[in-house]
Amino acid sequence: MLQIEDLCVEVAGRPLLKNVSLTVEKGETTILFGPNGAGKSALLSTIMGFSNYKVTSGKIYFKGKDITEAPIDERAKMGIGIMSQRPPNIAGVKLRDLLEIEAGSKSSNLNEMARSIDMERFLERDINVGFSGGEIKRSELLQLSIQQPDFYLLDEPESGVDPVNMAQVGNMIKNLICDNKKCTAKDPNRKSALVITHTGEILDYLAADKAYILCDGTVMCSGNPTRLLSEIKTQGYEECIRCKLNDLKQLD
Ligand SMILES: Nc1ncnc2c1ncn2[C@@H]1O[C@H](COP(=O)(O)OP(=O)(O)OP(=O)(O)O)[C@@H](O)[C@H]1O
Repeated sequence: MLQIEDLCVEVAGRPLLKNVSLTVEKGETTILFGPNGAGKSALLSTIMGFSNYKVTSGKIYFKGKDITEAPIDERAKMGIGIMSQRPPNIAGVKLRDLLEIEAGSKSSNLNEMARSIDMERFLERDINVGFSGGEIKRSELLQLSIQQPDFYLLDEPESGVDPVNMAQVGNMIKNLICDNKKCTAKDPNRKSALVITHTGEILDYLAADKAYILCDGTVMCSGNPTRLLSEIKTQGYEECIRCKLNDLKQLD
């Protein structure tokens, strides 16, 4: 579904991602771990095609097509959707206007969808202006519910969400990825996803297939998500870096 080959990316004239290679198969949920500032959000932004992120070499393939130079709208039309960590405030544009554009010709009952996640009263507000952390997450999820992409880029879905709302956010994500059906790991009918998490809370809701650890703009290792998270929690990222230095040995 998504194949990244030897990707190098600069931001503000500074090399940020270095020879990143990873794959996400159809129906696979892949987790991206890594310390603060490692370049995880930059990788998701590059996959989505945000203009601040300049690909200097390497390729991004989606559904078999080279999208390295494709504009954002083309990527969105091909089925990539993103939940950003800090989406911009857009003063003067109401959430309803954006959702109507995203719905396009699809018939969606915006009011009903918004009501189902307690967002109806936000439809007439300017996008993200004054929204709390949890409200931003729900607004992003509402947009994804309308877009219904085939491939989800989720940047720290649990950040800023309280434990009670986490269940709602987690179950919404699960329903989007599983299309409201019960689904299991490696189910080809699932939507695909690349998910950044620090705490791993989202793993309670998603059957994750594999994980990568990104440190200093480079993929250091890959393996079973639960096992890698447990390594990170007990030993930090040092073990992963040591493995990389030891002949790129994988932890799994
Ligand atoms: N548009 C930008 N302009 C300048 N620097 C940027 C930009 N985007 C990212 N960076 C820098 O690139 C580095 C990686 O940022 P990124 O947000 O990708 O990290 P991250 O791994 O997602 O971190 P965190 O876990 O803290 O969210 C940081 O040092 C950040 O300041």
